[in-house]
Amino acid sequence: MERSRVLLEAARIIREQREEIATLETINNGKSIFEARVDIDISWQCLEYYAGLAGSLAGEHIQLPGGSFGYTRREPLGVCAGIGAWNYPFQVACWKAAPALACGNAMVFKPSPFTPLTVVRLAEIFTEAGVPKGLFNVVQGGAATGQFLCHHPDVAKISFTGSVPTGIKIMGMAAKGIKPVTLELGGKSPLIIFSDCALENAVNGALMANFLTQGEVCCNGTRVFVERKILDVFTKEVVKRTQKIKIGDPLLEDTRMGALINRPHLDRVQGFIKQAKEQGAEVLCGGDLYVPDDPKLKNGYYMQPCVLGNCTDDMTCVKEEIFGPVMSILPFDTEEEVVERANNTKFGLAGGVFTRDIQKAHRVVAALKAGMCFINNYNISPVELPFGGYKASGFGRENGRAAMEYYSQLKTVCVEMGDVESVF
Ligand SMILES: NC(=O)C1=CN([C@@H]2O[C@H](COP(=O)(O)OP(=O)(O)OC[C@H]3O[C@@H](n4cnc5c(N)ncnc54)[C@H](O)[C@@H]3O)[C@@H](O)[C@H]2O)C=CC1
Repeated sequence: MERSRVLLEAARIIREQREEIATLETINNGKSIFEARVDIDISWQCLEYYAGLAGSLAGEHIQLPGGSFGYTRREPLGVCAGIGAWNYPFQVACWKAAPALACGNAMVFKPSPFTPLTVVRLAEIFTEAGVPKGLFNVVQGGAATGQFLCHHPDVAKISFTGSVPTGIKIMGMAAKGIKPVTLELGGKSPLIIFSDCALENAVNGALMANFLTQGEVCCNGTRVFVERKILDVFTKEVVKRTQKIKIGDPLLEDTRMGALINRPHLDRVQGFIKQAKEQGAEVLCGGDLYVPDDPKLKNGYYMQPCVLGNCTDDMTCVKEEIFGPVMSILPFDTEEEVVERANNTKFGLAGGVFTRDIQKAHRVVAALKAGMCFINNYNISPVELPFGGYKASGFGRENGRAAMEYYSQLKTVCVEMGDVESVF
């Protein structure tokens, strides 16, 4: 309950300073202030949720013959290392810190060197809220600092969010110390639109699945499979809506798409579009750099959100994670076919289906090999629901009750109520 009170106080301070933290996050990452506010809301909700669970940590009591019994205790792991990505800096730190602290651990958090700011604010807030000194720590740095944390003998667990290649290295380092890891890696998730969907919701869902945070979202539904019967009407509407997205200064109220994280990443995303064209995809809209009218923004890393048509499953833009505002549209004819194609990927983070047929919706998500599935919506992140991947998208879960298991360990105590019967 003591941990719970401190987490609730931290949540209260974040709510109170919402605007200031959201502004800092926009400066940190380049996403629109509109979205940064949503991230900050999800962050304090996460602290409140784990505050609620902190007092519920408990074991089991198991009866044994002759009045003997056993019981289990949920104990903290110790010092947990959190290594974060640059796309959701404050939120990722809260998703890791809240369950870690609720379970009684300490955390050393390393943000991405591209977004060092807001997690420092989080550490200050924790201190103001009454978190004991040294329990939540921030270290800045890049790969070398991350490696140091993973190898450190006092670190008991590593929770990582980032790319698959780094995830592989983290798991290798953790293996040397037999440390548990949670890996939240990339994705190339399918979004399946059946012809019996509510079209406007499906269009909204496809935009939500692709263009939040400039498309730099691990669970994005970037392979949009559309039943051929509605391909034209769906595509037309998606293109129309995509062209209306307001790009520009992320601190302006009406901006809905800010700047990508850095120049190399922007170049990389542009490279994927160029390659898509070479491989036969058609750019239906966007894809070019965007230069805002405001002269002070002319060197910003802005681009126009892009919709690709005429895509096939073997194209690089359909197989690889682009991590930018690029949607690929792929027609399909039957449920059986689309499920097979949707699962034909090394990733398995998320998936979505739009249909009014409830049996079909449940049947399809049951068949999807992905950790986070949506029916008739996409990319909402209620903290009550566990989140994490299958296959190369990683393992372990963040959020929900499930995360408590990944930040605690089980001790079993066996209690003898009779005499010891020795076999010797
Ligand atoms: N699943 C997700 O939420 C995210 C996925 N990504 C993917 O990763 C790609 C590159 O983004 P980056 O930020 O460069 O990801 P990254 O995987 O290189 O970096 C993520 C974090 O790991 C740290 N790190 C890097 N190398 C390390 C090492 N050897 N040992 C320990 N820590 C290390 C970084 O400093 C950063 O804090 C993106 O294009 C995207 O595909 C990026 C951000 C989030």
